[in-house]
Amino acid sequence: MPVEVLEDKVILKDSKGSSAEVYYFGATVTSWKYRGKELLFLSKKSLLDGTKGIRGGIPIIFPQFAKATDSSAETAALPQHGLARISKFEWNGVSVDNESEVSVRFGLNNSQVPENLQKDWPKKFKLIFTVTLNDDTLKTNLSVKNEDTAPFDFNVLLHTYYSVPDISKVSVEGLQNISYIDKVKNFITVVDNDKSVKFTQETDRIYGNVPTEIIKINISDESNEAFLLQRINLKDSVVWNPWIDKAKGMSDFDDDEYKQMVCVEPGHVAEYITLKSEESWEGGQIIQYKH
Ligand SMILES: O=P(O)(O)OC[C@H]1O[C@H](O)[C@H](O)[C@@H](O)[C@@H]1O
Repeated sequence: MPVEVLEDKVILKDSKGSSAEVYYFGATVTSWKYRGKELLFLSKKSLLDGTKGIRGGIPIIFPQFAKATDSSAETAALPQHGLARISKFEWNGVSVDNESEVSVRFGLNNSQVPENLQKDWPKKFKLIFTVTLNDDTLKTNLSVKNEDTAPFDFNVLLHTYYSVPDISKVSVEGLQNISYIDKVKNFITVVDNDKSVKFTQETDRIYGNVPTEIIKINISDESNEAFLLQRINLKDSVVWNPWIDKAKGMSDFDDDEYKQMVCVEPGHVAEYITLKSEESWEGGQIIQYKH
C-alpha cells in the first residue's frame, strides 16, 4: 500500500523505497526519507501529542509569521506563527497514486481551529495542503481560500527543517546580493555579498523578494550532497539556525541539535497577502535531494 492511514498520521511510500510522514496535527510533514535516508530534521524532544507545535519537519505557518509587529494588524492577537501549525487538519485522501508519484491532501477550515484561536482571527477560510512524493523529490503545496464576506490579510511560510550532519559544513547559495532583515541584529537591513550563507553563530534572516529561481542548500563542503529548493509563488525566504544559547532556551529542542539542522523557509512574510472574498491563493515548494 503506498499510503498508510494511521490514527495520528499518514505515511506515503513510493515504488522506489522513499517515504514521507505527515501528522494531522498542523499537517506537519515530520519525515521524508530518500530510500531509507532521513532528510528532514525532527527534534528528539519534539512533542507529537498536539499540545505544542511540532519542532521539526515542515510546520505550516499561517496566517501570521512570528508575532505581528503592528498591533493594528488583523492577525495581531494570534500566537507566534499563527494557527495552522497548532490545528488538527482533516484527512482529504489520496489524490495521485501511480508508478512514479504519490500525493495526499489535508484540509483545514476555520471551524476546525481550536476555539480560542478562532476568536483571535475570526475569518472564514479553507486551507488545502498537498504533499507529493516522487523518489528524490518532495513537493508541498498550500492553497488558501477566503470564504469570508470581506477581504483578509495573511502571511504564509513553509518552515522547513533540513537534517544535516554538521552545520559548520553547510552553505546556502542563491541569496547573494539580496537584502535581508537581520532579526539577530535588531531587525537592521543588510545586503550580503558573500557567495553563500555559512553558519558560525545564531542566524535569523528574512530575505525579501528573492528573485533566484533555485536556492541550493549544500549539505557538506566535502560532497555533492545538496537540496535544490524551488519556490512557487513564495517570494521571501527565512534562513534560521538558533545556535547555542537559543537552543538551550527551547524546551522542545536538545542543546546540541543546532548542529544537525538548518531551516530554509520559503514564504510570503515581508508583507501580507490580501485575499478578496471567495478568491484563492496558491503556493508551495519543490525540494530535490541531490547526492
Ligand atoms: O520557536 P518557534 O516559534 O517555532 O520559531 C522558530 C523560529 O522560526 C523562524 O525561523 C523565525 O525567524 C525565528 O525567529 C524563530 O525563532
